[in-house]
Amino acid sequence: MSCCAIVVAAGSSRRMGFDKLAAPLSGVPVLRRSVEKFLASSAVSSVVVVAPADRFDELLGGSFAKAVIRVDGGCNRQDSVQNGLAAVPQGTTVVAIHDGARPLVTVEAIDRCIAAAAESGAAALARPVTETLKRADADGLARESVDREQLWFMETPQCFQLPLILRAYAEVNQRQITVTDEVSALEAIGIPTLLVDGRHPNLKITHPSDLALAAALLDS
Ligand SMILES: Nc1ccn([C@@H]2O[C@H](COP(=O)(O)OP(=O)(O)OP(=O)(O)O)[C@@H](O)[C@H]2O)c(=O)n1
Ligand SMILES: C[C@](O)(CO)[C@H](O)COP(=O)(O)O
Repeated sequence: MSCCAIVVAAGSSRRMGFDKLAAPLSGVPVLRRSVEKFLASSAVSSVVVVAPADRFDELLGGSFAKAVIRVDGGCNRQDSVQNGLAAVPQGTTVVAIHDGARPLVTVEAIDRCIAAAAESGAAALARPVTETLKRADADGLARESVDREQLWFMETPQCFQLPLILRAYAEVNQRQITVTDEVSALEAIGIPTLLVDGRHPNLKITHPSDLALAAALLDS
């Protein structure tokens, strides 16, 4: 098994208001923390970082113990992911696709997810929903409860045997489907993905308050 991690980091941080990937988290930029987790994983042979050159140079400058490739991003996350897929090294059999904005992921969870995908074809970090869910109308009035049994919050990495994810995105592109994660692409070809409980906070840095929460979790 040869696994390449694809870290997508070409977004515009609109909801944050400034470059969230450059934001320091206990002194280390968010993106560097994310990439370093995959460099530390013994299951990962190479890393593709999907990011603008200036962001890459500023946040990840220096030498690496593994092959690290940079490619430009696309107009949306799924385009960036596909740019990353197009750049994986020859011989890659499994890819681990991760949001650069998720710096708290653990190497242990990464390794469990990659191993599960190597065996079953598709696996993704997620966490079971533990709160009560409501569907509200446009005015914010709760109208109905949503059964939370068997519901999960999707995280990353999302890991796949390479031919599977390539076939999934070919279908997505052919049918012009918009997806917000790779598991949705697998659904487009009727392939289920094993959900792997990461067992550790793995929040996506999205809004300013997420930085303070992530820092507190780091220090806990
Ligand atoms: N065109 C895009 C959009 C997003 N991403 C990456 O996908 C991850 C998850 O996306 P999100 O949290 O939505 O980041 P942004 O798109 O930057 O956030 P916003 O929607 O607030 O602009 C991030 O690491 C982001 O950099 C990307 O590589 N290319
Ligand atoms: C991929 C993801 O992090 C899984 O929850 C999420 O779909 C990314 O959504 P975003 O709107 O691109 O942040």
